[in-house]
Amino acid sequence: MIAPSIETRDLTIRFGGHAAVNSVSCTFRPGELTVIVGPNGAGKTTFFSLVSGQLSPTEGAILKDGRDITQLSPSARAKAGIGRAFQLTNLFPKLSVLENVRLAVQARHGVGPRLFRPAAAFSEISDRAAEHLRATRLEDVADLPAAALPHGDQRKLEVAILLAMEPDIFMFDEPTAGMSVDEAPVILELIDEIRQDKTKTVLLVEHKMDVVRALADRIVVLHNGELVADGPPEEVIAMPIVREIYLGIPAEGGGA
Ligand SMILES: Nc1ncnc2c1ncn2[C@@H]1O[C@H](COP(=O)(O)OP(=O)(O)OP(=O)(O)O)[C@@H](O)[C@H]1O
Repeated sequence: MIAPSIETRDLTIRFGGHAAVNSVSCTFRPGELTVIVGPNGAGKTTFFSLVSGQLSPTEGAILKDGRDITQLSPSARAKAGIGRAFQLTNLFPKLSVLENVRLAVQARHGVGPRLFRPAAAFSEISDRAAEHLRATRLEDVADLPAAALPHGDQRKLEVAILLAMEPDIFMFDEPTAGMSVDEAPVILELIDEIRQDKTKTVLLVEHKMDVVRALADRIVVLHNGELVADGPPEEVIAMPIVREIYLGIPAEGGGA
């Protein structure tokens, strides 16, 4: 079996006395798209923040490719290949769409050995940025300031920035939230493309069941901070506990 790219061991965070994520042990592997589901307040976003480093656990550990990264800062984790799409918080609003993506490409590749041939480096960076804009269908708005984009295009820009950072772990938190019906497919197709790259691990928090069904190789269910189910989509969706707590369908037979 392929070695896990991300592993959490007894991952726990308490706010006051409340465990928002409670002893979650889970492994994620390259070539696999896992959707994390659960009711509001289940701990999904908190779990993401623990993995990407915005929050530090009260207990437990996070490993990337077998290395303990629990103490690493968010930026060190990003350098280590953990890429999280942030809901609009890492855009430079006054810079153009293209500049936003160029900066991400530059941050990923640095200047390094190219320092002495800036013209070549410049065009290479621009080419890559243009490629990410094409992939996210943002070429036509490349020269607009990020702040001028409608919400759906800003969300696409986040994805373009994430692509530019070339992570090996992609984390998306409700990537199509607030998008119109004709905008969402572009993002979902892109996520599907990333999923097909067997070197990438994709984690997705999603509420919409049609999206979950379309993309998930595996579903992890969180409830009250605990991992209550983990498996192939059809199996997990059929589990009575999942139908009850996530879909709101009472378990048959008058049981719990
Ligand atoms: N910084 C914080 N301080 C205190 N409590 C927090 C903090 N962040 C999250 N929580 C609590 O932790 C629990 C899990 O929240 P979280 O946002 O991770 O849930 P979620 O599954 O992502 O929910 P949603 O689907 O609504 O986004 C909630 O009870 C929330 O109130």
